[in-house]
This record gives sequence, structure tokens and C-alpha cells, in this order.
Amino acid sequence: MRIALGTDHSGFAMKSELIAYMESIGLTVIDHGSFTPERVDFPDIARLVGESLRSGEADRGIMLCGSGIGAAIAANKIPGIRACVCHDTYSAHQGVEHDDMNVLCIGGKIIGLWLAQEVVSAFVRAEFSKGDYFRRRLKKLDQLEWDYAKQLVERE
Ligand SMILES: O=C(CO)[C@H](O)[C@H](O)[C@H](O)COP(=O)(O)O
Repeated sequence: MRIALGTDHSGFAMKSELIAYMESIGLTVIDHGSFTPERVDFPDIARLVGESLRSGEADRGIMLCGSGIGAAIAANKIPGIRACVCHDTYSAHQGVEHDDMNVLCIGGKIIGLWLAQEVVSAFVRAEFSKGDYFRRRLKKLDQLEWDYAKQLVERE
């Protein structure tokens, strides 16, 4: 599985060890930065991760920021992205199985490397269940996105 990885300065400390773990379990990591610990804006990194998924370069994304929250808010602005903060393994796999979550967001200030590894492992091993009502809900999520995007276009 190809994972688009992005972090801001607050997630940076965890990045290299998390990449080493991800590679050790067979994941291909596409690193979208940051590449230094300098302060950056997480929406810029979320854009790169989102584009990586939308273009087909990556299968899923993982974002690190301080709390995971800014990363999730930013990534969810990108059509087709379903991003969530998960700091427990149940949410990390259930989010994929039920909601086809495709970007996992982790707060580098909230959990440590060991738990982050477990959460990543649960996320990448999970598959969308494809049950009827889960598909129906996904379609409704797409519809929500589309309805409000249309309003923006009509307003212009
Ligand atoms: O957690 C975050 C957003 O939800 C960010 O990663 C930052 O850590 C947080 O906003 C603090 O930003 P600062 O530039 O480090 O003051």
C-alpha cells in the first residue's frame, strides 16, 4: 500500500521513526514533508497529501500535526478525502471499515510513537466493508460535498 505522509512542525519529531515503522511493515511511504522542524502551516501539507490521493499516486494518507485536528479539518476540505483523528486502534480500523476513511490524522503532541504505530497498523490493515448501508452513507457524504460545492459555484 502506498501512503502519502504529511506533517507540520508539531508532528515532525515523530515523523522519521514512524516512517521507519511503516516501511518495516511493507508500506511505501510518499513523503510530502515537512522536511525540517521549522514552523509551517498544516493546510499546505494537507493539500499535498490530498492531491497525492486524488491523483492516484497514493492509496491512503497519514497526517501528523500537534493535535491531529487541524490536519483533519484541512484534509476534509479536499473533495474525496475522508480524514479523521484517531488515537485508538478501534477508531482507526472502524473508520475504514464503515466510513472508508482514507486519511488518518494523528496528534504528535497527544500520543507517543508506540501507540501511533499501533494506530497506523490498524488503519492500513483495515478494508472498507462495502456493506449496502455503508455504501449508501458514503454516497450521502459525496452528495453533501457536491450540494455545497454547487452552491459556491452558483454564488459566483
Ligand atoms: O495541532 C495543530 C493544529 O490542530 C498544529 O499542528 C499546531 O501544533 C498548533 O496549531 C500550534 O501551532 P504553532 O504554530 O506551533 O503555535
